[in-house]
Amino acid sequence: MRLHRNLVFAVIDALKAIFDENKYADKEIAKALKRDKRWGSRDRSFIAETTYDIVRWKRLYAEIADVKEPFSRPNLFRLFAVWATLRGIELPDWKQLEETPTRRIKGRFDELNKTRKYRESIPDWLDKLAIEELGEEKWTKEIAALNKQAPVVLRANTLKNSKTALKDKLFKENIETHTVKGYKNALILEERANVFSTEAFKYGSFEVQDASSQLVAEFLDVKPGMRVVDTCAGAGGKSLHLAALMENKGLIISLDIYENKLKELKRRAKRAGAHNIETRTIDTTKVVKKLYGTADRVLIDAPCSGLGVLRRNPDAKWKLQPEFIDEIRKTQAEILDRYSKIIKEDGKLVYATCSILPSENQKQVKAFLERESGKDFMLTNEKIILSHESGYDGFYMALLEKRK
Ligand SMILES: C[S@@+](CC[C@H](N)C(=O)[O-])C[C@H]1O[C@@H](n2cnc3c(N)ncnc32)[C@H](O)[C@@H]1O
Repeated sequence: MRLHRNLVFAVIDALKAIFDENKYADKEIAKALKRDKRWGSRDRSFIAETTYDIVRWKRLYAEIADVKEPFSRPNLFRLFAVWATLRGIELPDWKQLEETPTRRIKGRFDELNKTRKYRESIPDWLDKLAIEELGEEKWTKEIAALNKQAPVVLRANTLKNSKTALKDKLFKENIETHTVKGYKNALILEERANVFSTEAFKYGSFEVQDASSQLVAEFLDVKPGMRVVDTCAGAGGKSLHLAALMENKGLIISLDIYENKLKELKRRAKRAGAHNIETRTIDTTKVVKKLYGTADRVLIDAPCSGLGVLRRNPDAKWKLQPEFIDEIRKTQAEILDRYSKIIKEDGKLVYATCSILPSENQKQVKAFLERESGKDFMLTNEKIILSHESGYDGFYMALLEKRK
C-alpha cells in the first residue's frame, strides 16, 4: 500500500479534533471525507478506517509511541507511524515520519500485548468495572470482540420490498450481500460500500441497522392496528421497524426529549413510506402523563453507556466516564418507573439497551419489578446478547407483561 499525503493529513486533522477537542469521531470523519470531491471509495475508506483504527487503539499506540495527551501534531504522526508499521506498510520519506523506530515499535507491541488494558486499549476504570460486572473471562472475550470492525448490516424495509427483492436490487447496483439465520430481514454486506448513495437507499428499500438491534422491535410482539409508544425513539431506528412490522396499520407515537432527533425520524419515515408514526417531544411531564394507560405496547430503548456498540463508536472508550454510567443508571430507573405507566392492562413492554453491563440491564429490570411501580409486571422473556457470542452488537432486551 502506498501512502498518500493528502489522505494521511486528513486523518491527522480528524484525530486532532477527536482527541484534543473532544469531538465525535463519526462527525469528524464525515467532515474529513467532504474535503476533496475527487477522492474515490478507496481513499474514503482509507480515511475512515485509519481514523477509527487509531481511535480504537489509542492507548496501545500512545504507549508504544511513548506520547501523552494532549497530542501535538508531531505526536499524532507518531501514532500514525505505529499504525502503519504494525500493518507492515512501508513508510514514505516524509519529514513527519523520519526516524520512526520500526523495530522498537514491533518489540513494544509484543510486550504490551500481554496486558489486557494495553492489548485491548481500554481505560483502567472500564477494565475494572467490566470485570466486576461480567467476570474476567467473559470480559476478556467480549472486549476483544468489541474491538473488531463491525460488519455493515441492512434491514430490508418490508413496506417497500422483501429481503430477497432487496438482495437482487443491490446486486444490480454492484453490492453483494448475504442473509443470516435467525435474523428475518437482515442482509450483510460482503464488502464495505457506501450504501447511502444507492438508488435502493433513496427509495427507502432498507435501513442500516445492526442485526442485534433488529431483534428489538420483533421482541415487542406488535400486530397491525395496535397502539404503540416508542418512548426513547431518537432518530427512529426501532420506530421504523415497528411501522414495517405493523404494516403501516395502527399508531406509533414516537417520543424523545430532543426535537431534532424526532425531526430526523420524520425525514426517515417519509423515505421509508412509514405513515403511522406520530412524533411528540417530551418538553413537559404532561406529554407522558397524557399517555398513561393508553398503549398496547411500549418500547423503552433506554439511553445507556453504549458499551455494546463500541465496534461502531470506538471513541466512546475515551469519552465515557464512570460518573456518566452512574447517572444513566438513575435515568434508566426513572424512565422505567414513569414510562411503564403508559401501558394498558394486558399490554407488553420491552426494556432494551445497547449495553453489556448487567447493572444497566437485568439488574435494572429486577429492581423495577421489586419496586411499587413494577408490581403489576412480570418478566416473560429476556435476551442477553454479547458480541463475542453473537458476532453482532452487544444488546439486552426484556419483555415484561402487565398483569390484570
Ligand atoms: C438508545 S437511544 C434510542 C435509539 C433509537 N430508539 C433508535 O432505535 O434509533 C436513547 C434515546 O433516548 C433519548 N432519551 C434520553 N433521555 C430520555 C428521557 N428522559 N425520555 C425520553 N427519551 C430520552 C435520547 O435522546 C436517545 O435518543
